[in-house]
Amino acid sequence: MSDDEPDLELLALLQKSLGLNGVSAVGPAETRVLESAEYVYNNSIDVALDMRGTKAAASTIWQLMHEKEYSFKQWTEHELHPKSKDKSTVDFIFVLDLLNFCFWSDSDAEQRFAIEYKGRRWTGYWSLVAALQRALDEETPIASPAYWGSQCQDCMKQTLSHVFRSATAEEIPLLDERISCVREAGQVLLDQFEGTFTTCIERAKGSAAALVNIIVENFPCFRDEARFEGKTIRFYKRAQILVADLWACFEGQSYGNFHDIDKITMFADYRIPQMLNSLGCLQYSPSLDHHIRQRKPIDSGHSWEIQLRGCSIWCVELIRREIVHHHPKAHVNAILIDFFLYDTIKAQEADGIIAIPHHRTRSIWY
Ligand SMILES: Nc1nc2c(c(CN[C@H]3C=C[C@H](O)[C@@H]3O)cn2[C@@H]2O[C@H](COP(=O)(O)O)[C@@H](O)[C@H]2O)c(=O)[nH]1
Repeated sequence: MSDDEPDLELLALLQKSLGLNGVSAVGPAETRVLESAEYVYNNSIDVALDMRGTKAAASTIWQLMHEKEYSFKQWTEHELHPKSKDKSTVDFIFVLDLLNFCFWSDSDAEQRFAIEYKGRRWTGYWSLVAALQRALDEETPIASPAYWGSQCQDCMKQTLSHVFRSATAEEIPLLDERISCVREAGQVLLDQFEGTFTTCIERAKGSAAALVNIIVENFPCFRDEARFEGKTIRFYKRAQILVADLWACFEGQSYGNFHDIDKITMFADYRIPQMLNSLGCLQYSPSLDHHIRQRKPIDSGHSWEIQLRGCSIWCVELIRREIVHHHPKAHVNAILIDFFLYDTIKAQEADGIIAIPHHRTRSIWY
């Protein structure tokens, strides 16, 4: 912890003792993710932004989003996403984004981990949604923290192995880590939040940033941070996409009603950097470019990984500013740009269009 950084653990303890759990004791809550992203961008040497490419991409993205009338409504339109707008859907979204990480495989399309559901094989993020929906259809209460808390370690391993049983010989990546995440989160929800994530939402008092802070302060498996050039870099990818999925699913109402939703940044995963690179926004140094094209792994916490993630967040922020500058009345935020880019690259992948592979880091963070 460097001198200029407040001790978040101590601050969290103080806030908890004052009953200000996760809600900033003074002034509006901030996640400090964008500040981290700008710092990474200003100190990156292997990843750079191409300003002409970024401006051109902003124009293209806006045009396509406008033509498609892209909004948070697309979230519910996805075949596998939950349709009911109630507490059970909050619990579903919590377990979804608790486990929303690391689906990439080095196996080919036929051999890679896949979930069979509704007569189709689902891979990647959609394999997770399919597995959870299939579990609910089979009456396994996979979204219930009380159920997780009642399971011993071995029972939980058996349950999740069954929930994530693959249609191929390859199992879901990081299964043991996923079991640990469920057990840890279940314990925290039961001990501190009356066994339901809706208590966290209530304590955030309508602030998306406060809810992100409550999540990362109380659930270590969401605390997506790294050290880079002497500073703590905050990405908070799953905490932010959890808040964004609530906002999109509930269309800004009820459990998705946040007055500061535009403080949420792009979600630093492995897909959006790939898309930004193929759009000519993100440029890699020759050694990094070669490494990624060779499909070689990059360790979690490696400088290259932090530069890829931080510069991607900053790039989407510049795209957002460019769009809002030319279309002041447009309701576009980093979430919708991000969702649009993810859906677009998945559609391109389905059509066999991929310029350069995505980077390969195995971690629970994204
Ligand atoms: N930045 C960003 N990352 C996203 C998503 C989503 C899905 N969001 C849905 C909800 C609304 C949107 O409209 C999407 O339909 C998954 N991921 C991440 O990607 C990786 C999975 O990739 P692949 O293995 O190819 O499926 C993995 O790290 C996963 O966490 C997103 O939206 N943004």
